[in-house]
Amino acid sequence: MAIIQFPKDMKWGTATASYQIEGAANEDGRGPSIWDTFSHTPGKVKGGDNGDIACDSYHRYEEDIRIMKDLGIDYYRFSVAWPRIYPNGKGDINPKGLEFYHDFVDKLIENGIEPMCTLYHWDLPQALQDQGGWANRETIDAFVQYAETMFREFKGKIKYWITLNEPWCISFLSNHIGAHAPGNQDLQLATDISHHLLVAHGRAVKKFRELEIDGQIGFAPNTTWLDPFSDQQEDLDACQRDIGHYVEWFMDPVFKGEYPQFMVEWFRKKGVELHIQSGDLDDINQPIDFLGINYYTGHIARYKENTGLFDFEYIEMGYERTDIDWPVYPEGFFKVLTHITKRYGDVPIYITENGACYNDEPVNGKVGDDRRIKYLQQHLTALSQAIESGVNIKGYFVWSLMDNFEWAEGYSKRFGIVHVDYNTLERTKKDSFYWYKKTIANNWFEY
Ligand SMILES: N=NNCCOCCOc1ccc(-c2cn(C[C@@H]3NC[C@@H](O)[C@H]3O)nn2)cc1
Repeated sequence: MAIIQFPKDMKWGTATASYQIEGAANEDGRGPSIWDTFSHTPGKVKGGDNGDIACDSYHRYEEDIRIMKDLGIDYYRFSVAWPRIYPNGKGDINPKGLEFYHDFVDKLIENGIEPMCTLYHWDLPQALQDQGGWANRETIDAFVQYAETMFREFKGKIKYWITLNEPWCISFLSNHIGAHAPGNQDLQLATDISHHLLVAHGRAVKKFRELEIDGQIGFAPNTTWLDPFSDQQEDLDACQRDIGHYVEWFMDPVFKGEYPQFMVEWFRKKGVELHIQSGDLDDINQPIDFLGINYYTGHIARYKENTGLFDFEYIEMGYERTDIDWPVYPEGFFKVLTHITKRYGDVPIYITENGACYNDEPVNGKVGDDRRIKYLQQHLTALSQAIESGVNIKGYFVWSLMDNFEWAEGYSKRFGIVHVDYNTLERTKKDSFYWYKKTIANNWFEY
């Protein structure tokens, strides 16, 4: 057995998102989002599930905060539902929406928990989608207006801000693959959206600086890692293209002020062009205070001609898989973190999401999710290796505090360290909750 020890200033937390936990979809002036529309469209979400009730955290947040307090976390990463603040995406502000988040944030702070706020975690006001959504550059202006309202309202309360969660999911998963809202399948559209998202991020950062907000701001891309099946250059190149789709495509413009040329040329071969307007890259290339990194899984892959977007195929290597069928690949966590630090330098990093889907159910009031504990041990060990290798890790947040609406998978996939009974909404702390609580208290674990 070994002791895996973390830096004394390590911050521990958990993460959730508004549409996945709040419910109260039609309450207190909230306007519809694209996920209300998508989840109520037959065939889009497994089981016909939707976020109308979810975990009912809109009404049960005081209980949720008591659970967080018991867990002993330093930070809680949540997202604000844009349609609660601006029901139509812009224009009139909904005072009850601001009131809810003030009450929530005040309760977090009263309990010694630092709020980390994600401004956009996928629930775009439907009214903006009706005008083209992120494909329409006017949505950039609406996002900056929304961000400014939140910065001014919560100045002094919220000190950690994330502009966008997983821009790859917002753009390519939702508008090229089409698995998430609004469900388009158009690579040029998705590419245009990815650029508009980065411009929106950069302009929100500029606004944050102009307002001289006391705090820090960043964004939270999702990452993956592919290791080559062989040492053939074609296998390595294929892996680097898929990694580049998640990492370099979004991080190069922010940290370097330009898109990765190898990706731009690959997209050009697919007939896709970037539509960059004057000033866009300068807006995107605003210094940020921290980088959020979301990591779940990685793969072994090899070149395969005319296959998918990047000419590769995954190779089944017999790795354990979670209940969402993702390989357990902690090596990829270490590799993507060291890759990012090597490419972008000593940027402070919060792991804003890492966790596993295991659908264990309560038995006599207990949930024996040993597989999740093992996943966390493996990935925190990889994280410790990355820290030892010089990666500037500031904190780690488990995805997720509680089971919740897992997008197109609905409620069929459970990522929480707290079980939620969706019939009664009863919360049950899983064995992983108690393991994580001890790890937080000790700042080390034995493995
Ligand atoms: N890549 N090509 N796929 C080919 C076809 O895939 C179809 C589906 O694809 C994906 C890919 C990635 C995800 C995903 C989910 N989470 C977990 C959430 N993170 C933010 C938070 O809200 C969590 O709920 N992270 N990533 C889902 C579906």
